[in-house]
Amino acid sequence: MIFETSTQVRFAHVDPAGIVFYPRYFEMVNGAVEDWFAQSLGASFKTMHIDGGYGTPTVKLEVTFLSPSRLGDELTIRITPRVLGRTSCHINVVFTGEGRDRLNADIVLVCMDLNDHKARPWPDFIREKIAAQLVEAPSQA
Ligand SMILES: CC(C)(COP(=O)(O)OP(=O)(O)OC[C@H]1O[C@@H](n2cnc3c(N)ncnc32)[C@H](O)[C@@H]1OP(=O)(O)O)[C@@H](O)C(=O)NCCC(=O)NCCSC(=O)c1ccc(O)cc1
Repeated sequence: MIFETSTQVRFAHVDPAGIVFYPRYFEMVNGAVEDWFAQSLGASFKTMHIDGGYGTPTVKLEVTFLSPSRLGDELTIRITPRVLGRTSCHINVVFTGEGRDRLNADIVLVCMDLNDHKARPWPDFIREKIAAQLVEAPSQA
């Protein structure tokens, strides 16, 4: 299952060239992951970090920037979970606007215990939700 959310390119996102300054995309990616957890996995970041004592740091982030985004653009962000490990989860994130892909990111998140900062297995209720949403990556051949 593909989770979908959206964002708008705001004044603070763009550089003097008029296009999104790439670090701002990383914040948008994190915002989309936050929406995915809250709206689709049943665990807001407040529930996870403050109440549950676990975080979801990114350990790998591979991004291809496909076309620029400009002030005022409405972007659709799609998250597809690809692989669920014991403590990790591989997701694919695509930003699209007006039928044009802007960014494609392959990301590995890890469930981490905030007390000892070590990886720990996903809580069962999150694991079950992610497992039900997994979509195999298309074959490269
Ligand atoms: C997350 C870690 C504590 C995990 O370390 P360990 O406890 O030693 O665990 P491991 O090394 O065994 O790795 C755990 C899993 O991650 C996987 N892993 C670790 N590194 C990688 C890479 N590079 N690629 C793929 N998979 C990886 C590993 O295979 C394990 O997978 P499972 O088999 O599914 O269990 C440690 O890797 C770490 O601290 N890394 C730095 C993380 C970091 O600083 N990231 C940038 C900032 S985090 C951030 O911005 C953020 C965003 C959003 C938030 O909500 C919170 C934080």
